Amino acid sequence: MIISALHLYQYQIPLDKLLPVGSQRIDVRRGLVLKVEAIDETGQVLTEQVEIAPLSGLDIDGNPLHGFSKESLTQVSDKLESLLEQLVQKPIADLLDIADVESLPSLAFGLSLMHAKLKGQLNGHTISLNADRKIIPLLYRNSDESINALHQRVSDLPADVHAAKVKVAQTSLEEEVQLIHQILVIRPDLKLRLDANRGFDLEQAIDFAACLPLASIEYIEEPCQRASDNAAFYRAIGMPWALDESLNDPMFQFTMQPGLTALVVKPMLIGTLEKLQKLQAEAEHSGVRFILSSSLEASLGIEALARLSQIMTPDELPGLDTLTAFSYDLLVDSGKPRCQSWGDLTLIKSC
Ligand SMILES: O=C(O)CCC(=O)c1ccccc1C(=O)O
Ligand SMILES: [Mg+2]
Repeated sequence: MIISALHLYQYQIPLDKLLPVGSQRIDVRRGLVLKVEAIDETGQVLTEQVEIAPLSGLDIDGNPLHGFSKESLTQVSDKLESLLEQLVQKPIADLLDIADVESLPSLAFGLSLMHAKLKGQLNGHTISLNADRKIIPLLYRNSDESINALHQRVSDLPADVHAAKVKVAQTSLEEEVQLIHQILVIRPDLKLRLDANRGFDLEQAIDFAACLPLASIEYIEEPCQRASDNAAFYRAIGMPWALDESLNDPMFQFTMQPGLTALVVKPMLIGTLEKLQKLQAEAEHSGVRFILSSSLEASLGIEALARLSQIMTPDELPGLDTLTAFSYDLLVDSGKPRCQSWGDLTLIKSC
């Protein structure tokens, strides 16, 4: 299959409600869409598109986001612009060759995903992003929101939802312990995935976890400021924990540790599908769950993650509820009132 044309676009989508990025908040999401046309052996033209959206940029206060993508959107966009010319009239295998040596994780992921899509490797998994999909709802409180509004959201969860993710280490220990107990009063059947985003020191993490019903907690993501304290946290309290931010370190090497129960994996921050598969094999070899999660992609990127998770982790539910906050969809309809189409995007380059 030969690449006949490439187009690079930028999108920008305001959010209906703020989305958390660790302890920071964003109110708009920007990213790139790469569209590739390729001609197969029978002369047929195939078109595929991927979203490439590093999780960087500015929060609502104008401060740079920290802890997630190290590359900026401009960096990715500039690099892609120069790659387009290099790829035109080349076999699609070149996408993989470039992805394999690409140092920017979001770009490596995008190129490798594009290759998989053109090869049809994501086909046959008809994903509905509409109402009936199973999700792990993301529960957090906006600063301007009453606690009752959050309670209402918990009451409104469909009966067949049995797990939810709750942001913690955001306000005070007392308030958050109370919140978790209240969630469980409303829905005692829920198993909670807590996410501390490294917001506690070891002592705070232990004090917090000691006040919670262990049996209702699936795990807590990144409980400690220093990831090296997580094993001590587990020894003290017996609460399983998961890694998220730690995986973004380019030097990260998987090693089994006491209490480590899951990797919460954001493909946009990791790199190629091959790198993801290698990490998955290492984790699962040690009995550690591998759970795909969004990096706040729009509907085009979320659809790809939903397909990937069906293929890679059919027994796990991915964390994709962040799409709820988007005011409209991007090229793929998830049931929002509006869906941006090609004409709504800014064309950066075509060749
Ligand atoms: O994992 C999920 O359910 C949703 C994704 C999510 O929480 C997230 C999204 C972007 C950046 C950080 C995080 C996080 O896990 O803290
Ligand atoms: Mg997390």
